[in-house]
Amino acid sequence: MDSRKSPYAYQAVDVMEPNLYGEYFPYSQVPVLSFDGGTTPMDLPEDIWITDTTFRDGQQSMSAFTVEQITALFDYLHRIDNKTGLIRTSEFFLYSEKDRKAVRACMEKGVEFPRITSWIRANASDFELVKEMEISETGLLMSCSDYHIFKKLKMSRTACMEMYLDVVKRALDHGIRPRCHLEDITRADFYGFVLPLVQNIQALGKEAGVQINIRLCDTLGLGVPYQGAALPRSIPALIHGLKTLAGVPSGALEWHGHNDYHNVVTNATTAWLHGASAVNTTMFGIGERTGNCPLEAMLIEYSQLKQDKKIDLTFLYEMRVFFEREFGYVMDPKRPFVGDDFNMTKAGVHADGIMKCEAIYNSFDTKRILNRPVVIKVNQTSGLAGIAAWMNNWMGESETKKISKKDPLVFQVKTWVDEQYDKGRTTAISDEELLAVTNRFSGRIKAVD
Ligand SMILES: CC(C)C(=O)C(=O)O
Repeated sequence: MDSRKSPYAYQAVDVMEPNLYGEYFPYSQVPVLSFDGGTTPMDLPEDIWITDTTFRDGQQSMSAFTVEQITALFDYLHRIDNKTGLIRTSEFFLYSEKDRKAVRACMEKGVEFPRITSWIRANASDFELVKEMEISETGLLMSCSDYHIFKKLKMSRTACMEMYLDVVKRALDHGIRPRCHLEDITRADFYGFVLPLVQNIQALGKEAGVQINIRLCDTLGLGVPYQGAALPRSIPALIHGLKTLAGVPSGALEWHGHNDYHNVVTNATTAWLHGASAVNTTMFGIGERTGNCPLEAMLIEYSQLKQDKKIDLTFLYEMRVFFEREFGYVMDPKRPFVGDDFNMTKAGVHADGIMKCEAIYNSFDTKRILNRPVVIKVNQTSGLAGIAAWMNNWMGESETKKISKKDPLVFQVKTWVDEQYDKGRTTAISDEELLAVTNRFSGRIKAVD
């Protein structure tokens, strides 16, 4: 298409050869982290929130969920949100009859939060579907990097931008608010494609009297949180640029990250801190390849930033049990806030500290906030202190009746534990084994519930 005939105010910068940012993404080597020294101010919006894509990006990486599983998980989102609107939306496919049945079932619950939003292909029948189902906003894919524009879509930037803007117009014509998913933004030419595209989207929205939401998709997890990092990888610069140069307000900016470089949580928090109101998450970080940003992590990040006391994090553990039971999902025991061992200690020196004051080795009251009391396990390093702490944990005795590490019972059990490792054992001692041994020596510990 001849860009001079374009009806849009801002033009993509057409190039003969794709800009694949070979200097940052050499492919034969791991990517290069480059700094140009540019910095942007922090700008945490007053109102920040979380959006959910468990049933879209998350489900893509798992076996298909049943309607019953989706509605049960939706209930967990609602319970955790606890009518605060922190978990503001949840995104659904509308492709199959089953997808639509799940949406209807969740809608019938009649809850305010999370609101239901969709993800569709940009064709007339999908637009009709969104309308029919009375969903006010839908996500639409707009891949932004030359990897996608040249190599996948095989188009020029101008033609591609025109195509996306046409889709925006068609959605608006159908009375639907489009949410533009700028795929692969962290490898895209910001000034040559992203900025003119968003400026034109803003103009179309203004004409229609609608604020169009922009989702910045870090498709391969290449975004970085560091000040001074160069575009297109700098999250502060991307968000600051869209706010100040394209005039997108914070409330219309959403970050969608992936965990390919272990940065997904920090990146999402960086997006909040630099002016995007929304961060997109999935339960336990399920999602393509290394996954999306975990919902549970952002709930805790939010609590740290805003000290909100109303969300109910005690449902996280139940949701995890549901996930394991329903999907055969194996949760890493060390996974923060939800894994079996996240607040578990085996080392005697830690257990000794916990016995004296739990806060020494537990950074907040995980029993009250997450319904996850500190756990003490016994292995070859637990020593007398670790075994005494384990016993006190199981007995649930009052402060005054606590078993000391000098108690002869502790010494007897420790002798038995040492014998196991002398015989070549390598695994931790289970609670059941320890209970049996302790009971054998004393009968003082109550049985497992
Ligand atoms: C498909 C796109 C929108 C996406 O989810 C991503 O870029 O991660």
